[in-house]
Amino acid sequence: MLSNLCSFPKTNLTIMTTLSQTYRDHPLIHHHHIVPLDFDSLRTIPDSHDWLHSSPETPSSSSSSSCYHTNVDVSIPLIDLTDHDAIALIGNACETWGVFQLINHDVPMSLIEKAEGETRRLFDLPMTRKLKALRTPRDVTGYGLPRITPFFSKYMWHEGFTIMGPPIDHASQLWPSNYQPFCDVMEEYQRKMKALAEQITNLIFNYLKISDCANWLHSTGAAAACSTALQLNCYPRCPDPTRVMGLAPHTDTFLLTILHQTRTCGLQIFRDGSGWVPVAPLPGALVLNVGDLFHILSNGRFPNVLHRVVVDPTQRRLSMAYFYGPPPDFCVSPLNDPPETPCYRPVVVKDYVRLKAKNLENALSMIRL
Ligand SMILES: C=C1C[C@]23C[C@@]1(O)CC[C@H]2[C@@]12CCC[C@@](C)(C(=O)O1)[C@H]2[C@@H]3C(=O)O
Ligand SMILES: O=C(O)CCC(=O)C(=O)O
Ligand SMILES: [Fe+2]
Repeated sequence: MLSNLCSFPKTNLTIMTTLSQTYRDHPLIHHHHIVPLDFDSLRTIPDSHDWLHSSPETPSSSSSSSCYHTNVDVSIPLIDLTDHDAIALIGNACETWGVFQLINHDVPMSLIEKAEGETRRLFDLPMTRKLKALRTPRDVTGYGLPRITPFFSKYMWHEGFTIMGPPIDHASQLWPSNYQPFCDVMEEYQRKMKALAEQITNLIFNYLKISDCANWLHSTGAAAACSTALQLNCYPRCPDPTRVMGLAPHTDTFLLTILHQTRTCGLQIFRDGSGWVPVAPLPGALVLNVGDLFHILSNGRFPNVLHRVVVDPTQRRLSMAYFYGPPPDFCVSPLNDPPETPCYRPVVVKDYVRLKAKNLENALSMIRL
């Protein structure tokens, strides 16, 4: 077994940096105070949101933009967590795809439905009310555009709400006297997601034969300090989806992302040789994908899957993405068993968040050896 894969600097746990503090310390470049559009009132696509002639990456350039016609040869793995072979199946899926769908997890369907209901209640609010919880340029939580917005020349067809821990501050701005149901459901949802993320991380560590990261997962203080966030996403319907982008192509920053999507298609992953592959919504299944930190930790064995979201012409799509990673002060080093040349230099989580805030997808190449 290995040593030094991931480690804490000699810091007292009580003075560890939180993830929101990390983001506050590294605000986005060119992040002006821009608000999402009131999409439902629009009859045409404003130039600011028209991607058609601005990028080779428009949804219309995709050969497989609809998940209703999924090619079975290129559908992502579906894994039953109660399968006796779950470790190997998950490890293989991470290695070959960087993404899989998971059924028979322990997250109750009733909780997922309640959280989806609260998400719907939030995005149904009038714009004037949602703007009361507008994320400020220096902050990471609240209502607003995706953080990656400044890296693209056009805006996305998207509104989002970011939560880190108890959402009471923003929830009470949205519903001054009726915020408790939202807070209760979102806090419970984050607890369940965290337990699932820890379980999957443990399985993957077993698959990779990593033992020493367990100290972070199993020490109560460190596990409590791990980097987590819940992102509620809304993609309003659009009269001409071929010209807009729901969420531009990106990789997620942390170890793992656990996503619940509603029945409307939209999520696509990029796969060499196949192009954009739709991730079909399956009732009860959660989508798990590898982020940059697992890519680094696995020394490049797990691809940090590139993904994007396209928009539907008739239905609004909602999703809830839970991001999970080690505490911000944690140092992540590439796996070295069997001994192999490391592809990346060790990086402290908060330093990687800073690199990503400044350089987005070029961040990885800045730590490549
Ligand atoms: C913890 C986080 C991950 C995230 C940035 C954030 O601070 C909260 C929102 C997350 C999200 C959701 C949409 C795509 C993404 C790239 C973005 O712009 O904001 C991810 C971020 C990420 O993985 O870095
Ligand atoms: O909405 C989706 O399906 C994906 C969302 C996503 O990629 C994200 O929040 O990082
Ligand atoms: Fe993502």
